[in-house]
Amino acid sequence: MFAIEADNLHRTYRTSSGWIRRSRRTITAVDGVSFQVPPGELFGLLGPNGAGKTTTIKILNTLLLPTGGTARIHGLDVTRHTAEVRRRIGYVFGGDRGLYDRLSALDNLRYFAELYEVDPRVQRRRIEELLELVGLTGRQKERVEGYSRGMKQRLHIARGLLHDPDVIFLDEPTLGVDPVAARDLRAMIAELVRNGRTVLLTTHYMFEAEELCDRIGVITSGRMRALGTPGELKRHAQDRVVVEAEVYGVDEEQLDALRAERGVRGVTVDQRGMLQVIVVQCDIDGDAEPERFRSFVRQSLAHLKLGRVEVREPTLEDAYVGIVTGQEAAAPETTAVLS
Ligand SMILES: Nc1ncnc2c1ncn2[C@@H]1O[C@H](COP(=O)(O)OP(=O)(O)OP(=O)(O)O)[C@@H](O)[C@H]1O
Repeated sequence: MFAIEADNLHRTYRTSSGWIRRSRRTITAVDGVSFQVPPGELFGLLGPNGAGKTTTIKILNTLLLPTGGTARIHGLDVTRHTAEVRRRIGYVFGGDRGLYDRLSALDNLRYFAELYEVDPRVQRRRIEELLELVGLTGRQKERVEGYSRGMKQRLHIARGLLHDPDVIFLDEPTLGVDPVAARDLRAMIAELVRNGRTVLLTTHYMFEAEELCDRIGVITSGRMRALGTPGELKRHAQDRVVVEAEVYGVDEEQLDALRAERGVRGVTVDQRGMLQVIVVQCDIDGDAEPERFRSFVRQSLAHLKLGRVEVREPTLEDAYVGIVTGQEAAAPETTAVLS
């Protein structure tokens, strides 16, 4: 039996805008999403802003009803067995909501333990264990308003684990957390899985997904576009090389000229202050090809101030960018990528 199952989930929202002439619109946030997560797996749900990840998670968490399809947690239907499902899941959404700033971490945990009806006989020990697990022992009597973002995030996780759920949903757990604290959080998430829990994680950080996830699903516009291990998703880009160029002052017209070259699959730009890092994904079908693409990029940008121009192997991030920008539709191999 799977720990998490989504079967052709749909969810639409109706919105209205305007005062005098109200216009109504229907937004399809989730448009037929299916996937299964076996117990003990760490599954990553990736996708650009507005792709439908949070909506999917809220349905799985019983916080939102689907407008179509079904979802189950350990075989229990989320719309029919809501109370039982809630006992078995923990939802950590992070950010500033969900904790009482004026209370200490300890009082927050006591309060939520009551709310989640944690057996009073085990409450005290459970809270101590959780404070230890998330590294807040010794700071538990301080008010949460004085906590750093990383500490709050760890407290969120402790709160989500109070009722000892075996399926945990983590929505962008390291958002806004400094690199060292984020590394601690990742270690903690890996520990949860080692202890037998099932985790569904959303993140916008590719290295985080690659480091942590057993499998990854990529959602865009409410649909699952790709699903596989990080290696499978990366292999999807293996018929490709990437030319990365550092340049100043490149414009759209010049980028379009790069895009028009035979064998160029996609061009993206990462603006870093004044510097632009151009990533050109190229199809290869021979040994000489990587060099040809490098010379081509170098020549095309020669009239600009140019830094290093390098050929490298595609990363998970390159594969991801290819998937979300739709360049994968024509790709021949489809084991990991659904079109
Ligand atoms: N309550 C709502 N009312 C109307 N539209 C909504 C509502 N919640 C979400 N949406 C819309 O549904 C779509 C999917 O949103 P969702 O929050 O699920 O995306 P997401 O993948 O979690 O994005 P992000 O990475 O930004 O968190 C978006 O177009 C969003 O604007």
